[in-house]
Amino acid sequence: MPLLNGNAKKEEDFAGKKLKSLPNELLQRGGDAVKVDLQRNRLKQISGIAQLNNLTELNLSRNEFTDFPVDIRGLRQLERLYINQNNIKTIPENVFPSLEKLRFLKLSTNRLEKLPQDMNRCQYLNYLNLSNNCLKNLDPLVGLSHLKELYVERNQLAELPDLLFQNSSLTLFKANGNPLRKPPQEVCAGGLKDIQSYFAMLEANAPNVYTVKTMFLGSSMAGKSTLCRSLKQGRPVPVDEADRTVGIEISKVDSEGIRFFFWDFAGQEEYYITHHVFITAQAFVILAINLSSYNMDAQSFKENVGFWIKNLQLKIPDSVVLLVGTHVDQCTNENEVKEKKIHIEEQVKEMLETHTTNLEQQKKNFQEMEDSSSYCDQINQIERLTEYKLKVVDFVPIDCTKQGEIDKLLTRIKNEVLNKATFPSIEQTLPRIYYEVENDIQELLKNDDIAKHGIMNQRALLYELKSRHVTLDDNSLQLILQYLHRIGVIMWYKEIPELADSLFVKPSILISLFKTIVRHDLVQELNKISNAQLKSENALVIQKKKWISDYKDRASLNNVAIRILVRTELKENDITDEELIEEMVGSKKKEGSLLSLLKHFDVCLSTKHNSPLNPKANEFCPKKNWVPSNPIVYEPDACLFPSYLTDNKLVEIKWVSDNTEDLNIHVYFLPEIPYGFFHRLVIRTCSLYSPYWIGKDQCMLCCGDKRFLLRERCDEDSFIEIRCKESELETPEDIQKAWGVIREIMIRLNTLTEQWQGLCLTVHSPCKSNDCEAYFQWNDWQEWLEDTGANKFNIGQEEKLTCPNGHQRRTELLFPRTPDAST
Ligand SMILES: Nc1nc2c(ncn2[C@@H]2O[C@H](COP(=O)(O)OP(=O)(O)OP(=O)(O)O)[C@@H](O)[C@H]2O)c(=O)[nH]1
Repeated sequence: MPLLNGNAKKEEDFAGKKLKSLPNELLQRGGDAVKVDLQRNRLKQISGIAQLNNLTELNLSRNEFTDFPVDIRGLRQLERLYINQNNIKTIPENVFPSLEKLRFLKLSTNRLEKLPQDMNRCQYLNYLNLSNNCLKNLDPLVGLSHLKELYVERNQLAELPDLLFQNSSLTLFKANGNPLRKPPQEVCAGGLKDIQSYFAMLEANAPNVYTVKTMFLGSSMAGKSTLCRSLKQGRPVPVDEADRTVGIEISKVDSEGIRFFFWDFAGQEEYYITHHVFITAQAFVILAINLSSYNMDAQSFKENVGFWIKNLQLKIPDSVVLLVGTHVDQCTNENEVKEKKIHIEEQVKEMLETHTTNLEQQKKNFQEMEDSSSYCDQINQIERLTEYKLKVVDFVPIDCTKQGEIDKLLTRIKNEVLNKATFPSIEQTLPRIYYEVENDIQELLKNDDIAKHGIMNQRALLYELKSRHVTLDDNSLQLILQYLHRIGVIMWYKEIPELADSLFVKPSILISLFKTIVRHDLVQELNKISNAQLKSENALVIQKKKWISDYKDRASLNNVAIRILVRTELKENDITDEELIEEMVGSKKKEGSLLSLLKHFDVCLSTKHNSPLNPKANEFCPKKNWVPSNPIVYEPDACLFPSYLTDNKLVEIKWVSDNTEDLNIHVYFLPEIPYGFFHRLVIRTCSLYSPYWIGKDQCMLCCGDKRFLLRERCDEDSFIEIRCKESELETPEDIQKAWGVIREIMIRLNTLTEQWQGLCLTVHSPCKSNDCEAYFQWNDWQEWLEDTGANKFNIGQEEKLTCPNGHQRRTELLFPRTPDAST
C-alpha cells in the first residue's frame, strides 16, 4: 500500500501485518521504494531487501530478529534504520562500512553483548540508540566524528572510553542504569559535561577507591540506629529509646580502605514519605529485624520484612540486602532464634520466587495474546524486570550488646562488599581532585571557615576552594560539588530556584529541618509552641488549637505553624543569622526554602484552607500560564500532607458517583503500586489544577467546567483510575479537552514511574456497558504522551470499537484519538 507523503516520495506502509517474510508486492517496487515501514510484524529475516536499492528509511522495529539481517548491507542509500525492539544478539563485521549514508540508527531493546569493531566506519552516524542491551564495551564507537546523540542506558557497562568524550560533536549522552565505575554513576548522572570534565581531570594513575552506600532499613525499634552506631564506632553502642531516629541520619565511616556512607532511616511510618528522596540505586541495605518481638506469622513477616523487600524490589531492584536479626539476647533460647531465622528465610525465598513467577506468568499472558507483537514493549519490560535480581544475601542473628558480635558483623559486611559478584561497581576510579575538594570542605568546617551549621552560599565556597586550587575554574568545581551532592557528602539542590545558591555542607542540618515538619510526634511539637512564639507571628492560642485540629483531621499544617517550628529548630542549631533564617522560614508573602524543598520532593502541597469553588475562575489550559481571577482567593496558607489523610469523605461528597459513560482509563501497575506513589501523583497533579479535593485514596480536581477523579485501587489488581465526568462531555471539543487533561495527568504519572526501576505499566479502557468485564487494551499510550497529541484528535469523525463481548462505543470515548487519526 504505497502512500504518497508531502515530499512526493514513495512510502510503503506494511506495519502490523503479521508478516513473516517480505511481501512480493513490496519487492516488486525495487528502486522505487524510498521509505518502508515494516514495524510490528513477525520477521526473522528479510531476504530480497537489497533489491530496494534506493531505500533511505527502513523501519524493522518490533519484529522477531535474533540475528542482524546482513542483507541490509546492500542498502547503500540508507539514512535511517529502526531495528529496535527485536532480539538481536550480534552484528557481524562488514555491515556498517557499507552503510555510508546512515545517519540515524535505533538498536535499543535487543540482546547485543558486543558491537562490531568496524562500527566507527559508519562515518555520518549522528544519532545512535543502544539502550536496553547487554553491552560491556563501547570502544568500537570511538572515531564516530559526527555522532551527536548517543543513548546507552541500561547496559552492562563498567567503563566508558575516554576518547569517546573527546569528540566535540557529541551533544547528548545518556548512560543511566549501568554498573559504572569509570566514571562512577554519580558522575554520569550529571550528563555529558560532567563526564568530559571527569576525564579531563583524571590522571593516568588515579586511585581506585571502594565506596559503598549502606542503608539501614527496618521497622521502628528494630535496632537500626544501634547497628549503625555500633558498626561506626566498632563497639556496642546502646541507644536510648528517647533518642530514636527522626528522619534520616548520615555518617561516613572509613574502614580498611572502604568508604562506607551509612544512612540510618527512621522506622516510623510518618517518615516513609521522605524515604524516596534518599533511597538510591546501587546500595547495600541492612534490613534490621527485631527477633524477640517477631511472631512467626504472615502479619509479622509482612510488617517487619515483606514491606521493605517489596519496596526495594520496586524502587531499586538491583540492590543487595543483608538481613540482620537483632535482640537475640532477648529471645528465650537458641531454638527460638533458629526457628525465626528459618521462618524469615523461607518467607523471603517464597516472596522472591512468587515475584519471578508472577512476572513470567504476565509475560506469558502477553505472548499468548492474539496480537502479541503489539505487546512487545510490555514483554521487553517484563523481561528486564525478571533480569533484576534483588540479592538477599544472608541472615545474620546478632546480639547488639556484645562486642564479639559487632566485630563479626563488620567482618561479614566487609567480605560481602568486597565480593565482586555481589558488588560489581564498588571499586571506583576518581580523579584525585575530587577527594581533595571533599577534604578541603571538611577542613574549612573544622577551621570554622564555614559556619557550624554548614549552610553556605555557593559563590563563597567556590571562592574558598579556588584559592586552594588555582588551576580549577568555577565550572569544574561546580561539577565536583554536584558529584559530592549525588554521593550524599553535601547537599546542593541546584534545580530548585530558591535553593540554587545555598550549599548544605553538613547534610544533617537539612535533615533536621525536614524532621521539624515531617515527624511522628508533630502534634506534641505543636502543643509545645509557647505564647511568646505565637506572638512573634501575631498568632493567638485559639489559632494554635485550630492548627492542631486541622492537622489531625485534615492532614494540613498552617504556614504560620511551619514558620514557628522551623525558626525554633534553626535557633536550636545555633543559627542566628536573621537573613538566613528568613530565607529558610519564609514569610507571609514568600514561601521559605524548606517548604520549596518539601514540595520539590512531593511530600506536601501548598493549599488554601476552606477555599470555596470559585465559579468565576479562569479556565486552565495545559502549557498556558494560568492567571487567577482573584489572586487572594488562591494564596495558599497551609500545607497538605496527602499521605496522612484517613478517609475520602470530602471527595465522595463532591464527586457524587461514577457513571459507566465517564471517560475512564485504568493504569495497571506490575507488580503493584509502590507505597506513596498515588499521593505523589496527586501532589504533582493538584499543583497544576485548582480547585481540588484530596482523600486517602481518591482525589477530585477541576479544570474549567470539567471534573476529574483519580482513584487508587488495590483490590485484586493494583491500578490507578482516571475518570472525567460523563455529564460534562457533550461536544467533541469537550471530549478533546478532557483527553488533554488526562494526558497531563498521565505525563506526570509516567515521569514519576521512572523513579521505580522495578515497575511495568499497562493501560486499559474498560468497556462501558453495565457488568461487562471486557476492556480495550491501549498499547501506544506512551507514544501519545511523547507526541503533541492534540492535533491527532479526529473531531466529528464517527468511529466505533467493539469489545470482545460485542458492546460498541464511540472510539473517542475510549481512546484519545480514533484509529483513523493516528495514520
Ligand atoms: N538487648 C538488646 N537491645 C537492643 C538490641 N538492638 C537494639 N537494642 C535496643 O533496642 C532499642 C531500639 O533500638 P534502635 O536502634 O533505636 O531502633 P531503630 O530501629 O533505630 O528505631 P527507630 O529509630 O524507631 O527507627 C534501643 O533501646 C536499643 O538499645 C539487641 O540486640 N539487644
